[in-house]
Amino acid sequence: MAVMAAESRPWPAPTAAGPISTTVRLPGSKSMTARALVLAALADGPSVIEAPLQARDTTLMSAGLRALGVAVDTSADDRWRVEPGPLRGPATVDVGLAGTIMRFLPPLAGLADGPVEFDGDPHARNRPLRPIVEALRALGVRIEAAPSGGLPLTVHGTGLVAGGEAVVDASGSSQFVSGLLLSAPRFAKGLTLRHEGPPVPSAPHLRMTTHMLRAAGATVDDSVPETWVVEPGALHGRTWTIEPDLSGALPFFAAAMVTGGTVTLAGWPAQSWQPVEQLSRLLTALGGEVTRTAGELTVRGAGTLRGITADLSEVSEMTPVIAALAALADGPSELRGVEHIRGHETDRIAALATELAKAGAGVTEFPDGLRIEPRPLHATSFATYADHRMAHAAAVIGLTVPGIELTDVGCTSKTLPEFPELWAGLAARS
Ligand SMILES: O=C(O)C1=C[C@@H](OP(=O)(O)O)[C@@H](O)[C@H](O)C1
Ligand SMILES: C=C(OP(=O)(O)O)C(=O)O
Repeated sequence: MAVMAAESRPWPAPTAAGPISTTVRLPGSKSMTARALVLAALADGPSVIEAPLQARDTTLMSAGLRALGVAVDTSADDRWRVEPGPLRGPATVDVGLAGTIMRFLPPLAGLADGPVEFDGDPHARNRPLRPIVEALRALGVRIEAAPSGGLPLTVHGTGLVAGGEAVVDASGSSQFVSGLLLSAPRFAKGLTLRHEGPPVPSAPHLRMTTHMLRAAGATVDDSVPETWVVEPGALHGRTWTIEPDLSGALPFFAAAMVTGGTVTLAGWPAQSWQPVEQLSRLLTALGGEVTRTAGELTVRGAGTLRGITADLSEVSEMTPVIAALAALADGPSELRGVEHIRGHETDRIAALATELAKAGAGVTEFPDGLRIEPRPLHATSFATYADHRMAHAAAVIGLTVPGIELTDVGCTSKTLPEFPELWAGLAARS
């Protein structure tokens, strides 16, 4: 599997001949796999991760943990084994372009006995990191960071993090909070973390963090808004079963929406820690029908899409594909509340504004989102900016607009290396 950022791979998006109706099986959630790996690495015994995501972000996370002394056996595709060991430096961690690695591993590196260097893809150096670095410093960790406050950085681990109280402005990314909370049970005094600043995005990802911490045996109090208290204590090894990735499934559901077909995601759990309610509401507002039956999540498209006005802050990583649907709707849409996605894999607001306009849509850019006026779309070279979800957006538009060529489909390896083949197979089901 390619872990290096793959070479640019131009790709003509396949068009659909008619409604796409099929069932898809997709790999595990990136976010759950990342959390399971970190919690397993910090546990007091071995863990098993069933149905993990095998993609660049999680492969690099495994490699980073191995460099720190954790035995991560990924040889069996759907059953990884993690055997924690004393965390050690010196070590080097390649974060790729993964927010989860650059925000989840520095707190853990503070617990290592020696220096741990972090760097990643060129654009990773532009992603915000300062708030978590400053919070870690306040908790007793010595860190040398670039003048920007971010990568490249070195965490000078001493084997012990004092912990205690810290304040963070997590308006730029919920991952600042998640990263600190995940390692906090192992801090000598635990952690009392308070957010100060504009609202924290991606609330469902914070709930996933506190849920998984508790499942590993941690005591977490999140009853006071914007404050999290994690008691010091052991984390236990366990078996984690990873849910299929809902954000990764979105382009496949979108295929049903734009072609008037039906796409079913197999293996969907009865109770999920991903934002399935929020996604259902959005797709329903756009004109789709979402149903859940035992073990399945199904989206049915009506063939026409309605424009929407929506605050996407809770599901911000879904913005590119929702924007693609908006560009194909029968009326204008306004997608707001996602200023922080300018710090995602690329500045997603600027990238979407440029590429959707190139394809013929009317687009107005706001600091925190986009207004999209659908117009007849046409063939174009759609730049993907090393961003998997820009590639997904282009592929969705390409189903109904002939001649959409992605400048690079290789970037989909971040979360789904098999995307090009799965997508071609999907289009062939029309
Ligand atoms: O914790 C996580 O696993 C994630 C949190 C979110 O980050 P932001 O809060 O930075 O958007 C999300 O967009 C990202 O894809 C994954
Ligand atoms: C924002 C995303 O990723 P990351 O975990 O790298 O922040 C994403 O996957 O859309």
